[in-house]
Amino acid sequence: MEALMEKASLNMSPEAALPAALQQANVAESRVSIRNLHFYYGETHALKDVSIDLPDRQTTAMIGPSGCGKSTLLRILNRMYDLYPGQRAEGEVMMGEDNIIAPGMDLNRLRRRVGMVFQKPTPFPKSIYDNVLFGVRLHEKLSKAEANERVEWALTRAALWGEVKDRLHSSALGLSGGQQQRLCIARSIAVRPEVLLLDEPTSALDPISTLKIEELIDELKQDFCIVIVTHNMQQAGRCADQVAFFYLGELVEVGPSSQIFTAPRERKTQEYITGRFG
Ligand SMILES: Nc1ncnc2c1ncn2[C@@H]1O[C@H](COP(=O)(O)OP(=O)(O)OP(=O)(O)O)[C@@H](O)[C@H]1O
Repeated sequence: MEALMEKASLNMSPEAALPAALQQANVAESRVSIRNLHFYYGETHALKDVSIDLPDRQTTAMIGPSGCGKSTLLRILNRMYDLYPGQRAEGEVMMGEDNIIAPGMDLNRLRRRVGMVFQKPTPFPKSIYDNVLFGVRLHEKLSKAEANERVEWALTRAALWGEVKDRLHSSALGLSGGQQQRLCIARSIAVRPEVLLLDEPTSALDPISTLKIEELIDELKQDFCIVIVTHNMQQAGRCADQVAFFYLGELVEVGPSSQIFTAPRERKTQEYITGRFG
């Protein structure tokens, strides 16, 4: 299912009044502005009145206990829910001039603007080279030289070029788990998206591969708006500029990482980050 969703992801106003939870000290320009967002899986009201800005060239970490709606929010940002009948979003998710959850949104265009990387690496059973170009070929016609250049660029940005440059035409399935995940990041950024979504990208990886991905996130945020879902508080502390804490489908608190981890405003946030539940 994740491979299917990844393929789909590659195939890739007027401001409402801000609610109290949205008190960000952030001054960076927002790449995505979410206002009064609700999401339903049939009868289940999974996200309730969420408003948050996702700044450009920064990393936002979504944290919170299982089932609080973190992954749901990521899946809204590339309209993956469109693949499933009975799931619907209400509210406003502005990316530039576009409300991306509006019915007329061009999904191919959206999926070029938003890349997604899943929990488990999902390389396709193709060469490393063809994996990197998979999404690009859906959207662009490149000459051989341009394609080679794009592959080198994406693999370099994903900190994988040095390890694979001599075996670009070998199967991606022969790579280690950590390398496969960096390949999936290369595949996502190869289409040059504006936003990069990472859904627990290191939870299936060993500590060294995890560290590499975290360093990579730090590098990549110079070029993208990054949103990461993580259960790992240390990881959120290391990677994120901004942290958003969700509980039972509501955004309880959002703020700079340093503030959330040292002086959260809400008791629930304090209890979660100190491991009292979750
Ligand atoms: N396909 C689905 N059908 C019905 N309900 C769903 C579906 N997917 C998620 N939900 C419900 O929506 C809510 C939010 O789920 P979501 O997966 O976004 O949580 P999460 O915070 O990402 O959890 P986790 O950390 O365990 O991945 C939960 O109550 C969950 O049971």
